Amino acid sequence: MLSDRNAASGAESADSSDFKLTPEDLLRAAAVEKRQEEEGGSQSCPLSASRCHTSSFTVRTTSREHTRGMSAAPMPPNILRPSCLCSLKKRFMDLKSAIFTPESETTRRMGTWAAVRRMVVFRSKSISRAEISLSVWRGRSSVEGTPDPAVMEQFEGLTPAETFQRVSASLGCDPTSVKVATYLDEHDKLSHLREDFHLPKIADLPPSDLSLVDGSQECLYFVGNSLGLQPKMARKYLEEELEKWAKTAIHGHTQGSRPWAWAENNIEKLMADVVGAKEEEVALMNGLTVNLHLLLLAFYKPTATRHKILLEDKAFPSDHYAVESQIRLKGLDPQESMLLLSPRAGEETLRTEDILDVIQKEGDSIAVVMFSGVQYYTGQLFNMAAITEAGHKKGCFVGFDCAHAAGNAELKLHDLGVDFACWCSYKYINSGAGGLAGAFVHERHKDTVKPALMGWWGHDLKTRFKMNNVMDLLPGVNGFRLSNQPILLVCPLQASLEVFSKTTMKALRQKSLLLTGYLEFLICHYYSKDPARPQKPYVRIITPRDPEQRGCQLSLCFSVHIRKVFEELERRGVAADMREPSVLRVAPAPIYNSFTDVHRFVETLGDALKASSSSSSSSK
Ligand SMILES: Cc1ncc(COP(=O)(O)O)c(C=O)c1O
Ligand SMILES: Nc1ccccc1C(=O)C[C@H](N)C(=O)O
Repeated sequence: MLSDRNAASGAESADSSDFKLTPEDLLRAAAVEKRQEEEGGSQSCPLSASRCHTSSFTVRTTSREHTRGMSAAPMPPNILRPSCLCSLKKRFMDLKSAIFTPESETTRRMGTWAAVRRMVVFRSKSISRAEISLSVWRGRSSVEGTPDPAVMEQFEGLTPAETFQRVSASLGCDPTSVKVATYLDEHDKLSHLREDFHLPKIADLPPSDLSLVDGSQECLYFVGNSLGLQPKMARKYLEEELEKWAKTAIHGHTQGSRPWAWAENNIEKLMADVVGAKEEEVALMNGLTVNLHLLLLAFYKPTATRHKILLEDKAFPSDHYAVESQIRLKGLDPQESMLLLSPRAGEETLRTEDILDVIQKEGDSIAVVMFSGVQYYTGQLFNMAAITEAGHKKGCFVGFDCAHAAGNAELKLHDLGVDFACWCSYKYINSGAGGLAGAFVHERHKDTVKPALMGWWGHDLKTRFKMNNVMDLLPGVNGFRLSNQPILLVCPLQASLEVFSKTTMKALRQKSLLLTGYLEFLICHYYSKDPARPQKPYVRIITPRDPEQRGCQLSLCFSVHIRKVFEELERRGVAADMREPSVLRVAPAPIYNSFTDVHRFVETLGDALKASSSSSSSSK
């Protein structure tokens, strides 16, 4: 909170400050803010009464610099007040709580103002700088009726359904009314993050039928589980590097704000925050399947008695093939060494008790337990804590493919003691198709688990260029790096991770529970099976109904032909995806989807079901 009280306490710490904003930094920030303000002025955000524009800039850091002079820097109007600077400085010293939200009565009354929302310190070998986001909030004061985000706190502890009932009661409308969605959007503290992404217009999506829907509307994008949206800063960062390449060529390796030779190191802390890891436990490199292979090569060391890999029977095909081929590579037979776990007959998802039971019974012969964090088909979020604990009790390594969990669920890879994990970044982490993937190795293995394959990028940077062919392997996951990373993949990933860094996975998850709960609530309300109306098309949700056992995705089956439903949705501007044999996956991503999106989707689903039911034939 930025308040006069904070300003006072910030002033107390001025003498011991360790960083400095230069006048140029402030002027640069002012220029960026002004430009964003002008650009933003033409885009109205219909659902949010308060508007927030954010920009990042770099602040040089110097140790033990006296900062009294800071407030004497030329202060652009409405940008950073001295009290803000003091708070900012204080925050810089206390990096664990790097977010503060401008919600105090004092600041709301101020109208236009700016504050530091998020600071991230990059601590790579050669860089010492702080990335600071400024947010300019434009809001009417609460006296004029701006919804107070704190209002949502009264709903804490309620189930999503109870929340919708309460909200509708307070608004005097039905829980299914669009007014509820509007209200939830207005009180969504994260709604401003949507503005950091390009949302395609319906007219631009190839399957849209403009005789059915207004093409100028934003599409209903629910397929962040396959490919996330483009962060707006991606283009700028890419252009910066293309420009640098054009102008300075080879010097780009070491120069500029994003030196190519270690650019990915600068964003690994941000990625580590998203997956609940320490910075040194995360490497950004390769693609997901490549990383899975590299990790299995290091962790899967079968012996005569302990040679199995436990995984889901319906794991994502690439994972299945990776495991199968790793087993073969060791001269073993997948029939013997691949332990596949299926749901009980008639059930769609695995029961935690059954997973734990298999680990308990078969654990002595299992070398590696390899699950997904969130199952791509059913949307089931596995109990990673229980699986990890059970695997460890039996002496197995435990790894997770977090492709559908990273940026979706609140992961705690480090705290859970997961041995290794990998994930891609193009789904919920919005880095663009084929984006740079992530790999995690727990720090306790940093000196014991070595990569089976080595490359020069796993060599300590300090001596890497001595070229003496004597490997000085970096500890832990850092030693798994093989090649220098493609800067053109780092740029969009940085753009997205900076959006994540404006909030926390905890806050995103909190919104997600409500958002997906809203989708479930409306689907059940409108499209449940009704024995009294056997002709009515209905929807069945195969994703676990327990919110703790799912991320944001719901997987839907239909009483009518699923492909027809899918096509009718696409014609109406919905981007979702169909997975063989019989589900439609709908994934409201809390970072950019709104409650109004969900409401529009459920309405559109009604139209699609109606259009499909004429030619219906059961999909299940
Ligand atoms: C769970 C899961 N594993 C593996 C993959 C394969 O990823 P990649 O093609 O990036 O290696 C995907 C997505 O394509 C996935 O969803
Ligand atoms: N990268 C892709 C390229 C083409 C088609 C699909 C993908 C996916 O990522 C699919 C995703 N893994 C899924 O869960 O279905």
